[in-house]
Amino acid sequence: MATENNLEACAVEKLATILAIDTINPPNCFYQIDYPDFYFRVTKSEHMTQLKDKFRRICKYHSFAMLKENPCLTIYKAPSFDVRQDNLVKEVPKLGMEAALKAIKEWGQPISKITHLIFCTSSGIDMPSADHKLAKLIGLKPSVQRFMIYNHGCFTGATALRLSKDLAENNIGARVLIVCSENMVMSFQPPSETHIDILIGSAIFFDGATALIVGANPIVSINECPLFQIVSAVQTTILESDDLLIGKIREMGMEYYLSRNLPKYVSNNIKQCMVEAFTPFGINKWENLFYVVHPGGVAILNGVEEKLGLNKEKLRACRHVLSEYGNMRGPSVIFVLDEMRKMSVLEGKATMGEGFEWGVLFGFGPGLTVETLVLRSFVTNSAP
Ligand SMILES: CC(C)(COP(=O)(O)OP(=O)(O)OC[C@H]1O[C@@H](n2cnc3c(N)ncnc32)[C@H](O)[C@@H]1OP(=O)(O)O)[C@@H](O)C(=O)NCCC(=O)NCCSC(=O)CC(=O)O
Repeated sequence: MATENNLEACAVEKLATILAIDTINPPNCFYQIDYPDFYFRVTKSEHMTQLKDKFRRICKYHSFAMLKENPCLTIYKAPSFDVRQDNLVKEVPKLGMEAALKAIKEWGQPISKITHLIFCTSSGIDMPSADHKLAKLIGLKPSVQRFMIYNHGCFTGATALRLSKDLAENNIGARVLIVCSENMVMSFQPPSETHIDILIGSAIFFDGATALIVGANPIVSINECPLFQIVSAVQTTILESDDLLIGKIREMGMEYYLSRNLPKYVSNNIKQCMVEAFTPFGINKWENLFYVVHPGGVAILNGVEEKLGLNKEKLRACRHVLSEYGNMRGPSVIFVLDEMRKMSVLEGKATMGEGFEWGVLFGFGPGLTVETLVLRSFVTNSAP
């Protein structure tokens, strides 16, 4: 007869588990110190000296050869949707492909074992959709069950993990490939005195892609390496916050607005999300957890740190990703997860979660939407 512990062990084994993570950035790279000169020069905005000074203060970094060929991209509100869209429908699946092939290599299993694909992007829209293009690029079998998540903004990395949990736990033998790929061509705008949000976005948004493999019951005999279990995953919509983060697809590309109140709304709701996520597991000591928080901007990370009373070390991986790669929307939080597990291995920590067993992953985005995932880390010697 099964004991309670055995039952718990069985239940735990059946939980969706992250089996591989990889990340990629396009080859173009700017040091943030050089970016203000570049940004104001290519957009022929050098006369806006005050705005440039302000940008320098915010900026801590893009390169677009296409800017020279397409001057419409450097004129505020100029119709430029087709140019942007034509670029994105090619580039977004390509960058996603690079991340996917790296993750599949780390997983070490034949590509034919992938049963499901979830593709997320807020960069361009097309039919057939980007998941279809990626499936062809990497040679997924035609029976793979595909899901496309367009235009959810920054919380999609976490949404894809939530969806993969359902798929992995309810389809025997499922191996889900998640790909998040973002390219800021749709959001690139020249500076505008009347639309300061553009200045903020230009300082923090950057391109990147990530890929993960998720499945339940990892098969150790074929060298599948469990990294993190997805114990629970919930989405919360914050009431009366619809106007805080807006991205409208227009002839000019994405016309976006980032409210100054956004960081405050996130931090004011974070404690409640923590309580709801961890109470079922009897966990209320938040300093004994690892943190994978969407690095939306310094103000967002500072607010979360303060409201949860965390020490400076807790958001180290989030701050590292923000300073090295910026806010890449959906991929950002997966970059943080990858950074944290690599740092943990390098520093000889007992688990992939900086030595802690339990942790939280937060995605934030338009709505205002918060994705809260409770994760459980495996020990570092289970790493590849
Ligand atoms: C932009 C920052 C990095 C700047 O931080 P700093 O510490 O350098 O400086 P700071 O906060 O004093 O701001 C510098 C200058 O920018 C101005 N400023 C700041 N935020 C602003 C906003 N939302 N709109 C207009 N102006 C703004 C300040 O008033 C100040 O102006 P002055 O110098 O004139 O006094 C930070 O404020 C931040 O992290 N903000 C949140 C960014 C955000 O919205 N992220 C979510 C992205 S969307 C996302 O992640 C999800 C999604 O897209 O789906």
